[in-house]
Amino acid sequence: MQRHISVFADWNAIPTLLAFSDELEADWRMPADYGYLLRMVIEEVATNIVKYGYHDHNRDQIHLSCTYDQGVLTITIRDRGQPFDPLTAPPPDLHAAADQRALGGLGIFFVREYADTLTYHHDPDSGWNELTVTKTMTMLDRLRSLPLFQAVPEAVLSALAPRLAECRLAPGEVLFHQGDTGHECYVVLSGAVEVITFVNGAELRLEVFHSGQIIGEMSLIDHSPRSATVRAIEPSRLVALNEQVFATLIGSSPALAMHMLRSIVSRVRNTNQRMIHDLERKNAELLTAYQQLQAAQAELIRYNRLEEELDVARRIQQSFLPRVLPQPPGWRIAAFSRGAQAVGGDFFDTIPLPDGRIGLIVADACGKSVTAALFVALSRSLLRATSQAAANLPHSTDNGAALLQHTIGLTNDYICREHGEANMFVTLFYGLLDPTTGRLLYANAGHNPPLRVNHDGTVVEELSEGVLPIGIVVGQTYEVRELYIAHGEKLVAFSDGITEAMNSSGELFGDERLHHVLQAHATQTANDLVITVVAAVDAFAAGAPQADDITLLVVERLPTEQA
Ligand SMILES: Nc1ncnc2c1ncn2[C@@H]1O[C@@H]2COP(=O)(O)O[C@H]2[C@H]1O
Repeated sequence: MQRHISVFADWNAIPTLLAFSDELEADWRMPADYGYLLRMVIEEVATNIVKYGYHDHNRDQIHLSCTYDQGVLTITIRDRGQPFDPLTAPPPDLHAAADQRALGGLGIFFVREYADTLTYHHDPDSGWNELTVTKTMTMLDRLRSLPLFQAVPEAVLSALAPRLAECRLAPGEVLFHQGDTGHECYVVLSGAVEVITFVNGAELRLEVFHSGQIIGEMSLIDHSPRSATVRAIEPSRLVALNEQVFATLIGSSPALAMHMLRSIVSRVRNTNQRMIHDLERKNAELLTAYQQLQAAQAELIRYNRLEEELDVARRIQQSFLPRVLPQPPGWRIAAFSRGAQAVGGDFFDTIPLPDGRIGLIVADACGKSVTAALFVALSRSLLRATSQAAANLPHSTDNGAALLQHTIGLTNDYICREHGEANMFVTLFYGLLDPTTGRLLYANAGHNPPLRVNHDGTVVEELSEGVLPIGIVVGQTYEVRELYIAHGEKLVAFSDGITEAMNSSGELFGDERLHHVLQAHATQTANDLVITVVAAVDAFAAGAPQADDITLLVVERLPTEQA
């Protein structure tokens, strides 16, 4: 510990320096006789400097610095006044009458008597005077200065003190380990030591002991091994008391015994409190953990139930897809649909009509999962029902366009009117194929344009995208277009999940790659081509999660020689 003050060397300096010394005494908790020495140095040395050190024109500063470390007080006073070596001052004539004595001599005499060392140095070049006074505590001084020993009779303390040894610890140094046999207890003179124990291999600090506290007394009292490890956390000095000294001290001072009892009782109370607190905290943690477990279990049950329900929904949805696709002579039809989630919003359908024509549907309901799936069920049923009803109309046999318009129009109006609030819509490609002629009438309600691919795999036509999806505007009309699929050609209808499939770099599969695959596998049958395209999309995504449902329908008209 070190402090410093500089003051102007006039009479105001003395009270300022004395106030500084009071502050130090309190802050450093110095024994009273150290404070006394400091005050004496200020009163005698500083007063001499103010009084005799200067002619009024050259007054300067007085610098006082003090260090107090490991029981040694060092006081240094520096000034640039007249040199005055207190060591050369003649001793006062203690027998002379008070009015005959030289002024100031007595105070300096006491300082010299009281201090352990006193050195003076004058530097003629710079003019600095430096007086250093030190005082080192004896063991007796130190014990006396501790409140713990205040009630121990002076005779006992003086008899014991010279037999006591001091031990020093560097920070981190262990005084003793838990489990050691203990023959001594210790009084902390300066610094700080911690008491630690181990819980599940981890250190737990029980207490920190400072100057004036006694440690390691438990083993002396009950002769059991050390209950904890003691380790220094600062440079520390301790005095060791063996069993005999400890017994003498306790025997000589009921107040000391009571003090120790009090500290042990308070330790028991603290331990109880801590145990209760720990138990309460652990109980609360257990309760919270139990509640979280219950909530997680409930969630798991709910999740499993949902999974089961979703599985049922998935199976129902799969059952909506035609199990066997119509294969009219000279034609091959193949399709595939895979949801991104358990249930999806894409679907395809093939509807054989009584006159031999076949309705071909690829659709994509907006949204995903259960909402989309419910909408798929509704749209698909409506399209099936209206298609079959329209096909039975007398005029419909020769008028495919009317059938298509009627079917899509009715479905659209029904969804708009009955489910408008759901804000759902479905993109739909609906083709009506006459397998005998290869004529395809179709309407497209906002779906990806299907592709007409010739025998060498070239995309020769992108079918019209058409107008709005169904479910948006009541009364919307859907234009019906016509094309012929020649021998060796294919019609490829698909959902945007194919072209918008994404790899982990965020790249899309895209139209170009699809066209390329179709071309590269021009000779494949409808069925193989479906498998090839899906495999190409999966290879491109390379494990990136499927973001959207994918659906593909390939209608192939066999070359004449095979038809
Ligand atoms: N819970 C505690 N709180 C404070 N000090 C303790 C505690 N437990 C042990 N000690 C002190 O740590 C010392 C370890 O050695 P002893 O058992 O001899 O004596 C012990 C006491 O002085």
